[in-house]
Amino acid sequence: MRCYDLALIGFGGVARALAELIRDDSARLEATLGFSLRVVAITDLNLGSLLQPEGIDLAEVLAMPRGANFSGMPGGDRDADNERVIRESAADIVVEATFTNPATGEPALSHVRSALQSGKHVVTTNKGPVALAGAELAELAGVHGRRFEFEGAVMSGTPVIRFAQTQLAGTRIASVTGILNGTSNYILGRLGDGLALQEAIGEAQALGYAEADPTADIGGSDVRLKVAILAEQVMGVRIPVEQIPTTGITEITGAEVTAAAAEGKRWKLLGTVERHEDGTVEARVAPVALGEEHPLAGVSGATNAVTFDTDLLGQVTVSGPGAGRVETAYALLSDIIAIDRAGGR
Ligand SMILES: NC(=O)C1=CN([C@@H]2O[C@H](COP(=O)(O)OP(=O)(O)OC[C@H]3O[C@@H](n4cnc5c(N)ncnc54)[C@H](O)[C@@H]3O)[C@@H](O)[C@H]2O)C=CC1
Ligand SMILES: N[C@@H](CC=O)C(=O)O
Repeated sequence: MRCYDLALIGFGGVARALAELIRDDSARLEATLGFSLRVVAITDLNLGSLLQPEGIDLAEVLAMPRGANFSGMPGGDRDADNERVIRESAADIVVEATFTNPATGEPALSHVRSALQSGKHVVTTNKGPVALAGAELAELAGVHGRRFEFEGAVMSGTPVIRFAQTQLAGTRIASVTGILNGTSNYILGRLGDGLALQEAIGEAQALGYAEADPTADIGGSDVRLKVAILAEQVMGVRIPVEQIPTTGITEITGAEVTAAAAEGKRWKLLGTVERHEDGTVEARVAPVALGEEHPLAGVSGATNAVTFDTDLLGQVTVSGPGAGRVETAYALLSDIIAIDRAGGR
């Protein structure tokens, strides 16, 4: 049976959910997918580095108490020496799941470059490298004969990027518009339930939806990255993120959400990319009060949805989880499956 060795860079909610899946469900995964997964390295700011080429006992690391770190374990170190681990571990696939940095993409961007340069495939849920340097990284992967996969960068585990690239490949897509941030959609709903903004943010954090800095969610910069990714990956147009006008939901009050509902409207934070008839492409992020008849008006909680306006099919809408630890871990698994189906190692 094929076995892929993984190095996990960042061991927070999403990477832990992937580790739990491997710990708990490997027999089913092996039977259905035809390959097994083994974690041989982990690094995290809070835990340090752990390199065990024969395979890490995931039950042991997942049970480590809060505040513990890898020093004292065989192959363990107090420092998160990401670069060394990426280059020196014998991993086939580097799983990049550190914080998204919407301004520079770093340090994740460097992690991805190092991994590809050292001959490893990369799967990531980190939006920064994909939005800011997607084309460069895809080229680098090609040069090294490796794959750079990032399905979870948009709509978490809901397969939207690969769906558009494969299933809509023969259509012309005139626009893409969607609810692309689970946290802000969840918060808008909770404001309508009477919660204060800070309480709603706290809930979204506890549920694993929010970014490490939730201002990226409510301020719109997270959606802006996703819009840039969809523009490039689905419509073939690179739009620098700083050129995408962006307004978040910070100015929307609970009273406004309630007043809109009384008129049959729902506030939604929408990300849009549109190709105009003259060929120019425009992107934006802004809250919109949608009428009840709009297909995206009923999308609630951390659910996301995106509508592709195509020439041959008309509107095609994909809806599903837009955030969540387990849901996003599934995106990483789907990327690993894509690597395997493309020939693996
Ligand atoms: N949670 C979700 O629903 C989704 C998350 N994502 C993205 O996935 C990534 C991971 O998300 P979560 O696991 O929820 O975040 P998290 O905040 O729970 O975990 C991130 C982990 O990375 C570690 N880390 C940060 N910088 C590091 C560095 N320089 N070196 C080593 N470790 C570092 C942190 O200590 C933390 O444990 C983020 O980029 C996020 O934007 C994408 C889609 C959905
Ligand atoms: N914080 C993001 C997570 C996924 O990208 C969100 O809430 O959508």
